[in-house]
Amino acid sequence: MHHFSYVGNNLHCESVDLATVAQLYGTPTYVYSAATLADNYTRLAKGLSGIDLQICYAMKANSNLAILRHFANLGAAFDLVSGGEIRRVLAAGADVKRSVFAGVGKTEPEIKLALENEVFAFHVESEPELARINHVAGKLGVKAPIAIRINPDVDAHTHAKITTGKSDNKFGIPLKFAAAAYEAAAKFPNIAIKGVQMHIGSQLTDVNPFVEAVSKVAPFVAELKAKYGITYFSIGGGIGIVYKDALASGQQSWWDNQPADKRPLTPEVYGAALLPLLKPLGLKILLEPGRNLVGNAGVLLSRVEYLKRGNGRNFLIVDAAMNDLVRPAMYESYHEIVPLHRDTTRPALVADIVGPICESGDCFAKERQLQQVGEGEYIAFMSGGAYGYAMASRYNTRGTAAEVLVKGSTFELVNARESFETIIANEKIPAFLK
Ligand SMILES: Cc1ncc(COP(=O)(O)O)c(C=O)c1O
Ligand SMILES: N[C@@H](CCCC[NH3+])C(=O)O
Repeated sequence: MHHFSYVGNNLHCESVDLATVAQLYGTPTYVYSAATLADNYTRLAKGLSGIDLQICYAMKANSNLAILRHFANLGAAFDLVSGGEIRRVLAAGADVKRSVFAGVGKTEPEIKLALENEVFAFHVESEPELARINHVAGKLGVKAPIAIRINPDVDAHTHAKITTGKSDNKFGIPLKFAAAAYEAAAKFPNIAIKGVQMHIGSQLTDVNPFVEAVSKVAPFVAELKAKYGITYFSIGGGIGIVYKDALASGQQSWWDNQPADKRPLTPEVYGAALLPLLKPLGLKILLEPGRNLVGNAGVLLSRVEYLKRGNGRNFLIVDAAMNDLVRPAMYESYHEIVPLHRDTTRPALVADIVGPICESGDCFAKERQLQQVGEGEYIAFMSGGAYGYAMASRYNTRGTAAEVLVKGSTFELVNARESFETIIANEKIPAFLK
């Protein structure tokens, strides 16, 4: 359920007409719905009610400070992956004490920053990392709380570039070596064993890989509880969202009327399948959802620049590009594309929807059908709240998109566009070239 829909023929986010936002702030601009963010959070929490649950929002999906503040207000902690993300949590006025720090390449300064801010735990991905954390904790005179990330070698049935829980992925420690890793951890004087973690991949639309992974790891989790008194089990993130028919999925009735095999993986289905496996463990359960909380809460607004008629092909050239939303270029992913002003009397247009960047890969959709739209009109890329702005670059010396948060009938700019002038101003020509 999300809060984007046509009111009359104009696309709204909550009670705000998106054309107003596009006119005021220009394009490309990301727009997020505060109500959708809150609904997603509470729906997931409800889906897993009845256990001691800690939701650590995987902020890599969208780390805008306003969104972090919003989730912190709702009671969320965070799944962090860099020193920059620790700083962001602090800048959002939230604390790091209930948050976890993941990633295969944690540097010494990052470990120090996490310890100084009393991170809930490090999610350790290798034995050399354990040694480094032990070393930094010793210098600070503290004990570092840790959980080891287990790689359960389960196929998440998702895009190859976003699967993480197979033995050929760089993440975690294989289950068969995990007992030895915990034994090693127990010997380090400045390490405190607190829990165990796993994460099998992103954009999962089927609950079975989650069930398989939790079932596979659960006996080991029980052993760790008996041996080291661990207090929590983090089952990671990865719950998928609807990308096709994203707009329709905001209507509860449409959602309910889909045949069971077409319905997306909902928090209710996820909870119902996993609770029976998790409850008997008698541990705090951490979730690390990213996309599921923010994906359908955001859209990217863009302006049509040209309709170019090619040889047997049309190209709709818009002012957003792969530097703003890289997912289609990177994972061949689908985003629904809709006009801000709907006009059912116009004929359909079939076109490749492309950005201005000098790469053939700068293409959002091939031979997509939408209504005829012309220069100066606006379109929206749906389901852009996750891994949209967060993955933006400055390729082709393009400024970045602006970000706007809507709440009811109000909206505010939560990140100003970085202009190409600013990008250039940060660079300098060294004296030895002058
Ligand atoms: C360790 C970890 N936790 C959580 C997530 C969040 O994933 P998602 O956005 O699919 O929920 C990721 C990214 O896939 C991750 O690597
Ligand atoms: N960035 C990816 C997912 C990777 C998840 C991060 N571990 C996406 O857009 O879909």
